[in-house]
Amino acid sequence: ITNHLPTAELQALDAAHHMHPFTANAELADKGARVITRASGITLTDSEGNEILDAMAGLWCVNIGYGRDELADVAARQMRELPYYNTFFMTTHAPVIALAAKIAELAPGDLNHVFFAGSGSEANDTNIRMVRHYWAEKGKPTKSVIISRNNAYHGSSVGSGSLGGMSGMHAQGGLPIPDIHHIEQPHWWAEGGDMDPEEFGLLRAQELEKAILELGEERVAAFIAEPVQGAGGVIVPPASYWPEIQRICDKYEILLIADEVICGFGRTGNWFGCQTMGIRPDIMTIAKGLSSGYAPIGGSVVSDDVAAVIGAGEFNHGYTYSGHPVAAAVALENLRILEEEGIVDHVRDVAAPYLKEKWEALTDHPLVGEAKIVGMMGSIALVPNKDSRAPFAEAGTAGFICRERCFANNLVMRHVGDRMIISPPLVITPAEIDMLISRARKALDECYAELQKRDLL
Ligand SMILES: Cc1ncc(COP(=O)(O)O)c(CNc2cccc(C(=O)O)c2)c1O
Repeated sequence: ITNHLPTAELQALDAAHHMHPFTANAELADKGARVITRASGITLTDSEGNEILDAMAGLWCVNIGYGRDELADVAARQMRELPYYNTFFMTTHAPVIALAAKIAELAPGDLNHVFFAGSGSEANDTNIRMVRHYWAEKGKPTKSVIISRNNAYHGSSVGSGSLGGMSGMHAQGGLPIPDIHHIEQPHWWAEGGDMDPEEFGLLRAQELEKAILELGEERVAAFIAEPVQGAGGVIVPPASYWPEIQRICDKYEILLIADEVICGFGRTGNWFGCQTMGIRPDIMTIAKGLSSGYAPIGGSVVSDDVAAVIGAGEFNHGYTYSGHPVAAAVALENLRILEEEGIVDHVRDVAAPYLKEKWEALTDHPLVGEAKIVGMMGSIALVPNKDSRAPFAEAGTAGFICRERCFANNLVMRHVGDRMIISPPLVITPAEIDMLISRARKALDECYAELQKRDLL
């Protein structure tokens, strides 16, 4: 089976044998999946030869863009030298040492230690066990509750899916696991009512203090949050939110976990989202941009204090592929490119300011109520009526139509309900941003016409 088979044959085999994530597979089998065959820069090519502008960087992850052969070369070399060995039982190898040291150098503050995993979900599972073990080692075993937010996304394993706050996921498979507590999210557009955004941000942050007092400080181990919520719809918290969260974390003895799976490695205009939001985490979850998606790898970046407590005895946790040598070598090459080509500076000084200007101008479209963006992750809220923030009667239909119109215009944007999302490769140029915006505008116009035709406006 190769890319050269006719599309229909590939689709039939895919439908017969491949279960897709987060998909109604029977429905997809009828339609046939889109076969992506190649990619270069910010552009995908599908089996029908369509050249598609990937404004989602795969799944928020291809930060350096597609087609960087340097990573393939490094992977091949490492595979020949040492394709695999584990880091259990007192062994290690150069790629994982070099990667851990490089991450420690790039990470802020005293986040100098890395526990590796194969994905962001696995890294957040590590975090659940690590923070609970940390407090047990400090003689406070009742501190086992982790507080998270509704509509957060932290992964799809049993533990990380429980940390997340997505009701549709919790409804399948009996989530959340015990001792995970969710508070309301800082989503002013959908939930702020008539409140001033800054007042709303404080109120939602104080939900954390309320939860700690309700549960009892002796029960609470940690708080986990994305600096900017990604899969929940690129929800940018009011400026008042994070300083208040940090104050509360400092006031009570709870650890702060910043989930940087999306926000990390340049996405928000700094190396990490916690730097953009001005917070000091004890642990950062990383994956995605760590390798630009070229190889599966994730991890937990851990402070000196937490690492010292965990390291005092044996921490009975780990994965076969923790620190996989090929994935580590690829990730290191990815970080070398990010650093040596000044891609984070390109985001801060060129791409993000230009994208912000063009993205926020979309509010001149009749369908667009709100446009928010931090660095290279942005969202717009599609609304039936520009004057109110009232949602569509049929939630998600406008978003779905708009996503279809994007594909029809050779553009990938994600939809979360009736919010449209972008998270393009960080290497995107102003000229490519103009292409992105013009295709997005066309898709919005066609979506608007379709909604009018269906009398949904
Ligand atoms: C903040 C955050 N934390 C953890 C994970 C889990 O990482 P893994 O997938 O590597 O286990 C994620 C992943 N984020 C993610 C994954 C898949 C789809 C989408 C989407 O927006 O459609 C988002 C994420 O966005």
